[in-house]
Amino acid sequence: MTQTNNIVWHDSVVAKQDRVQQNNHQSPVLWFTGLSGSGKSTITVELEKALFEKGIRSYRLDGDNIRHGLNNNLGFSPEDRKENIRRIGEVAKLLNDAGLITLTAFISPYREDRDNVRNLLANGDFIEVYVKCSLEGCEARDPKGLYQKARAGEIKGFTGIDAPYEEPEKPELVIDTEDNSVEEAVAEILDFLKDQQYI
Ligand SMILES: Nc1ncnc2c1ncn2[C@@H]1O[C@H](COP(=O)(O)OS(=O)(=O)O)[C@@H](OP(=O)(O)O)[C@H]1O
Ligand SMILES: Nc1ncnc2c1ncn2[C@@H]1O[C@H](COP(=O)(O)OP(=O)(O)O)[C@@H](O)[C@H]1O
Repeated sequence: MTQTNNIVWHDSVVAKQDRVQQNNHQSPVLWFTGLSGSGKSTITVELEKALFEKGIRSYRLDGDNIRHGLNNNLGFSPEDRKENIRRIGEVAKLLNDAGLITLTAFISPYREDRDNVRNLLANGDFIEVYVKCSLEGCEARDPKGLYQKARAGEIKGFTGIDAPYEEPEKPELVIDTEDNSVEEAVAEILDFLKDQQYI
């Protein structure tokens, strides 16, 4: 339930645009979405490193990490996944206002939840990156052994097995991790950010 009675917004004197100008780069949210094992964490870790080395301020929000803290009361029901993405969307919006480039790595399986985050941000500040890898490919990698557990019935409601993943319809970027190396993926994203004058 939304509770905003008797609460009044208090503006800063330093605006987002001032921070963006000082940093000398824009502060988009790069929203990585894809199946477990598709490569979201691997790519965002390397991208964060590459941005850092260029003096570009960014911060990574990752599903596994956030679920240890901020969202440690949420599971994997559709309602909990929705709330997970809603909270991350709000955090990403704060980082956007803080002038940082945000890299999020969440399965975020529902199109509507991703679109809600898009709608929280100004035009152009939400960059949906579909990390594409077939279920067979992800299952063959199975970096955490979770697909094996899901197939054995030890995890219920696992994305791609017995819970849905809704592919993005019009993502800004598609990174196929069966056809591209991690280095190629990072280079492609950096090129996009330069071409579109985010950095
Ligand atoms: N049931 C089920 N389905 C999918 N994933 C599961 C599940 N249970 C645990 N895990 C582990 O949790 C990570 C996904 O968390 P997310 O916060 O990204 O999920 S979601 O966006 O809310 O759907 C996911 O991490 P990634 O592999 O990095 O995607 C898994 O390690
Ligand atoms: N091109 C690639 N891009 C990203 N990861 C890859 C690629 N090729 C193989 N991998 C491997 O696939 C796995 C992806 O796991 P991870 O990054 O944790 O995915 P996710 O965060 O989407 O669950 C890692 O073991 C990684 O080394």
